[in-house]
Amino acid sequence: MTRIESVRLRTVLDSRGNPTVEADVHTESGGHGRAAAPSGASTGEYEAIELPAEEAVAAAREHAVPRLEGRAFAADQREVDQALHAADGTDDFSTIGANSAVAISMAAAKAGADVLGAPLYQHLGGAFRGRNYPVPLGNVIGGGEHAADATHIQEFLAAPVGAPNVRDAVFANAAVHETVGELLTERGTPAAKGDEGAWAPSISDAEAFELMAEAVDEVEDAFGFDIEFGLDVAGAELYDADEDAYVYGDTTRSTEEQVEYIADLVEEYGLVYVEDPLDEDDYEAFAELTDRVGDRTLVCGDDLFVTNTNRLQEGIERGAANSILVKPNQIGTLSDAFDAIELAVESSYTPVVSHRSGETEDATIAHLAVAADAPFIKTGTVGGERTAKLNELIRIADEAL
Ligand SMILES: O=C(O)[C@@H](CO)OP(=O)(O)O
Ligand SMILES: [Mg+2]
Repeated sequence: MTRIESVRLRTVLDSRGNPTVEADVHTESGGHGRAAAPSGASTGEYEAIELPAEEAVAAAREHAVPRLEGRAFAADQREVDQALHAADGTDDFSTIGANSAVAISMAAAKAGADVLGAPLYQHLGGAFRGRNYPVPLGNVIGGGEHAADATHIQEFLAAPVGAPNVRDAVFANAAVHETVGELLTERGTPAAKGDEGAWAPSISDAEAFELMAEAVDEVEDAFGFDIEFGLDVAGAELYDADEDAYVYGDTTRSTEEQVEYIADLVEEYGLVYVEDPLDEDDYEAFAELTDRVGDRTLVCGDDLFVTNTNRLQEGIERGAANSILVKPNQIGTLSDAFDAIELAVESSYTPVVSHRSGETEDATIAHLAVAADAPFIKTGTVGGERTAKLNELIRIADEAL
């Protein structure tokens, strides 16, 4: 019924203006799914390989498409994803590119859902999913690899943990973003936006903390529910291996000082979420920090785990974190992303489904988060490629699909 008739691949624009892979999957029964690969800027060293988009398309046409057309069933996600692995033949998708793999994997899922006549989240998650919605973590102020001459910490994320529903949560994050913009204007600080639509002013990290605290308080009063905030430190980008230190402009911190610094920030600002506070190779320092603050906040591994069950398993054994960021393009298929979520949940790690800094209008991750019952999703605050996911969450909750 859902046998794949054709897989078409092309390159389209992503939000940074770079080419990315888009896939169309058609089934023999007339079903259709379309999806596009996102792309990171602060990529983890252990991520699956993103090939230049044209190269990825050519390689997938040669190796993967013949294994899918007339052979695989779009609704059988494991079969589709195994065919992609078999076509690639490496453990990091370096033959066909994780960008081709993830676009095809997600397009097949959508084609399967289309034939079945079910919303994507239900096809992926089953009949009992669709009652819980993730809290959106919204990037409000940012710098690092996402904007020049802005904060050293990559992302300051609003976290509307007390929102009564997903729509109010989404609007609260937009309000925090707007409020920060107003506070910057009042201070006469000009601010452009970074790759994810967050404000990227030329201010110190300390000033960004003060701005976030003020904006979150203001919006909390206006909306009447609890709003906290968190960070993506993107520690691997700050860590300088030669100096064995974290470099924040003129300030450097040893690993011990970095652990201390983050633990103090968790205390001072009541941070509910801290992603990649340390370097991607330092399981030990991660474990030390988790030991200190893991009862109060999520310590999330992004570059540390790269949505990879082997790396997550090591982290679980070493007590490195209590949360994992899940980005399908880091590992290449939806099946692999689901495996990471399942291992996380079994081990009491909180899964956080996430966008990339380079995005498209594709809204698959909104469905993935609902299908997997993930408590959080990180997918920006404003900007069309970000609101594509946020508005899709609102539609899912409104049963408008
Ligand atoms: O570090 C991150 O978590 C992401 C998304 O916010 O950034 P990038 O896609 O550049 O890796
Ligand atoms: Mg990150």
